[in-house]
Amino acid sequence: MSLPTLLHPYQHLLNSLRVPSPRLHCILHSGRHPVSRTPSAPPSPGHQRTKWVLLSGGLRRALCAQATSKDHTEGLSDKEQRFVDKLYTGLVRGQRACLAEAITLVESTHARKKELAQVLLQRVLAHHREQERLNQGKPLTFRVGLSGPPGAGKSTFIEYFGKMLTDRGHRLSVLAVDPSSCTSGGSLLGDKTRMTELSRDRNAYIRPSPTSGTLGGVTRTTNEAILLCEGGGYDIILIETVGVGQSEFAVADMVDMFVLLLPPAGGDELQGIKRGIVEMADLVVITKSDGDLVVPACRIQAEYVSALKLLRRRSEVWRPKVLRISARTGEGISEVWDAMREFQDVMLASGELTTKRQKQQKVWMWNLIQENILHLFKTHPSTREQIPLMERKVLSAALSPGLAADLLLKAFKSKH
Ligand SMILES: Nc1nc2c(ncn2[C@@H]2O[C@H](COP(=O)(O)OP(=O)(O)OP(=O)(O)O)[C@@H](O)[C@H]2O)c(=O)[nH]1
Repeated sequence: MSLPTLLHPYQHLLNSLRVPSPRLHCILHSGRHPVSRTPSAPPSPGHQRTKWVLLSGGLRRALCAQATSKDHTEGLSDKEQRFVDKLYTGLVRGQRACLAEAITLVESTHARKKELAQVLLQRVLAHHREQERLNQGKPLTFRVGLSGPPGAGKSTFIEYFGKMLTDRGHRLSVLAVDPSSCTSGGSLLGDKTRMTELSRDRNAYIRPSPTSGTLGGVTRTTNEAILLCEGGGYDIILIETVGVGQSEFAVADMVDMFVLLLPPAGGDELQGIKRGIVEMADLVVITKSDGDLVVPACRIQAEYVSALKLLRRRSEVWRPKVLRISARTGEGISEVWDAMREFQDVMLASGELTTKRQKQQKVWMWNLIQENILHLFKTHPSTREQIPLMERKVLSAALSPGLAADLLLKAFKSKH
């Protein structure tokens, strides 16, 4: 069954996810003439040979995988075509300015720019697939999530660690996901001058998270920024997040390995760290293990070694390790890299890494669908004004949450 036929029952949903420009919303090509489909129009036999070219909304990326990169260039004006070409060519040649501009494009909330970003991403993905094919199907990049409470020593570690990697010939990208930017409008990770040495290194690219938007939005753009950095030839991608919110859970879903950095502090100071985060860690690194802090660092290391033994194993082939480091003396940092490489090797050899990346793609697709559908539900004319009313009724116990949800969903469905 062709993709358009398969999707016909969902056409109303796709239409609801429409961006302002109808021409770009969902263009089905039949022969040489673009034909926009409406929800009521059943698929005609002529549509069996149709190709999906551009879609807006959460399903676009998955669907676009069905089309060739040439398809994605159709529907663009000449100027837009030149713009995407320029970014793509500069990006794959490793030009930092193009990478920066491309990430700005995926961060844009402007509907048309979002469309262009997806066209660019598809081209970058196709390029990346080809590179991986030439590498016998093995991933060319290593994605590491790095989390820890404020003051754990993350930026000091990344500065030292990053320099070590670029000295060894790697190209490193550091992307920050900052949950505080979503609530306060300020960026905890981005505002400070951090990693000054590394930011001057030609083989390193540091990008703070955007300073506005929802966590879902910020993590989405981070996910897409990872793909762009990889397309730009960066082989190690570090995604940094402050370990006090939900962002690390999102980050764990986009990386190969999740590393937790903890300072040699007492239980009270580490209370902000959620148990769930420790469970996600493939590697725990106790920082600042120098001078007077060596003794508490060893104690915390022993505690975490015992604690991790009690946790359910998440991998058949990898047991999380606990290491001590000092970014002042450099002690243990080389060992952190050795542990990361060992992780990558065993996970690749067992096939777990490939499976993990595949699962992440699926999780990501569903995240986007959920996000889009929820947005549609909250902003739809049939529910928009009813929602605050229903919330008040639930708060005053005039309605049960179940009944309120049923009524809202009924109103929503009746208009589709
Ligand atoms: N003794 C010692 N101090 C360190 C070490 N690494 C970092 N520090 C100090 O710890 C403090 C916090 O370090 P940062 O690297 O800024 O920590 P961070 O986790 O990036 O902090 P946020 O940006 O607030 O999330 C600074 O005063 C550093 O000088 C270390 O290896 N040894």
